[in-house]
Amino acid sequence: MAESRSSVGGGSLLVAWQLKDKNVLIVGGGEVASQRIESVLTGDGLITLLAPSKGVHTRTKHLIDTYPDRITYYDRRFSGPAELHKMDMVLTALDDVNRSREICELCRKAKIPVNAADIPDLCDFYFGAQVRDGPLQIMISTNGNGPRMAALMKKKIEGALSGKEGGAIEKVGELRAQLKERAPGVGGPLGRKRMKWMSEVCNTWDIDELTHLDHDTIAKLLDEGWEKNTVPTLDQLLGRSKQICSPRYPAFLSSQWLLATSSFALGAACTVLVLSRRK
Ligand SMILES: C[C@@]1(CC(=O)O)C2=NC(=C\c3[nH]c(c(CCC(=O)O)c3CC(=O)O)Cc3[nH]c(c(CC(=O)O)c3CCC(=O)O)/C=C3\N/C(=C\2)[C@@H](CCC(=O)O)[C@]3(C)CC(=O)O)/[C@H]1CCC(=O)O
Ligand SMILES: NC(=O)c1ccc[n+]([C@@H]2O[C@H](COP(=O)([O-])OP(=O)(O)OC[C@H]3O[C@@H](n4cnc5c(N)ncnc54)[C@H](O)[C@@H]3O)[C@@H](O)[C@H]2O)c1
Repeated sequence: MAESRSSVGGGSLLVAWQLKDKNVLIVGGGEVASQRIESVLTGDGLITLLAPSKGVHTRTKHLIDTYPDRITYYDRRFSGPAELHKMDMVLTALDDVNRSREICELCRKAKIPVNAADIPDLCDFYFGAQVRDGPLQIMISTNGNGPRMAALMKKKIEGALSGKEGGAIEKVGELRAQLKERAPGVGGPLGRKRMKWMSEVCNTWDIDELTHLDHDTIAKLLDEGWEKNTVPTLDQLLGRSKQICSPRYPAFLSSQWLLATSSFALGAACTVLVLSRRK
């Protein structure tokens, strides 16, 4: 990271908003609304959607049809402050800036957090580009400087991941849940011991190894590790030696040795050939 750039101030508070079963009003049914719907569904929110059917995008229509239990759709325009009743969050995705402004002002009066696509100065929060792999969510924000750049950064981050991270994190979640059953409670010496042990498991096991944490391996790790106050490696836990493939022939017959010697022989033969032609 560049030394000259301050990391204090001038950014946003990035949080993982717990939206499960909260009421979210989305006004507008175009393509941007469809992206908002997908984001809210990711967080298990309950959606009320207001948009005249003639402006509803096919993606939005598909979501309305697929998630009738999560989306209540009304084929009409936003009618006034009564629409905000019991709403925990409001998102506008309209082709009408003045209407968006009005809705945002009503939300502010009612102290409901609001995002207006396209009008940053009215937003209580911005959306970001997102990388998702099961429980792993990475949000990228350029804080309004360059939304397209956020989308490009997403591609870079996706390229740097192996695709196994989400699965590994899921297994860690299962291990933590079972550890908490054995060692319940919040805080105190037991809490500290639990946190230290969990951190050590995550530091010691790599992503690939963590994906091996099935039901039996978790039970074994808790018996042999947690109960004995140690963190065995996966190999130790499964009774495997570090060197998984024991060599069945002498070292000088290994593939690297054969490759090196054959390359040397080929080089020497070529040199002899070239020198003999020059004579
Ligand atoms: C990240 C993403 C998330 C999402 O919307 O879900 C997102 N915009 C995305 C795409 C995108 N949006 C636009 C383009 C055209 C190219 C360009 O302008 O770059 C592209 C590119 C494309 O479509 O690929 C046009 C645009 N966007 C805003 C304005 C108004 C303005 O800037 O004044 C204008 C019109 C500008 C003008 O008139 O010139 C404003 C906002 N857009 C934000 C989020 C918030 C800031 C986030 C941040 O800075 O990080 C903020 C402030 C409010 C908000 O909407 O929450 C999503 C990519 C997701 C993905 O691909 O994964
Ligand atoms: N991520 C971003 O920030 C981003 C990216 C691209 C575009 N935008 C902007 O977001 C806005 C929406 O984009 P879009 O492509 O979805 O537009 P769109 O024109 O396809 O959709 C607008 C929707 O709003 C509905 N609508 C209009 N007035 C309404 C009202 N009073 N009540 C209820 N519904 C109403 C229309 O029927 C339509 O469904 C545009 O202003 C666009 O410039 C934002």
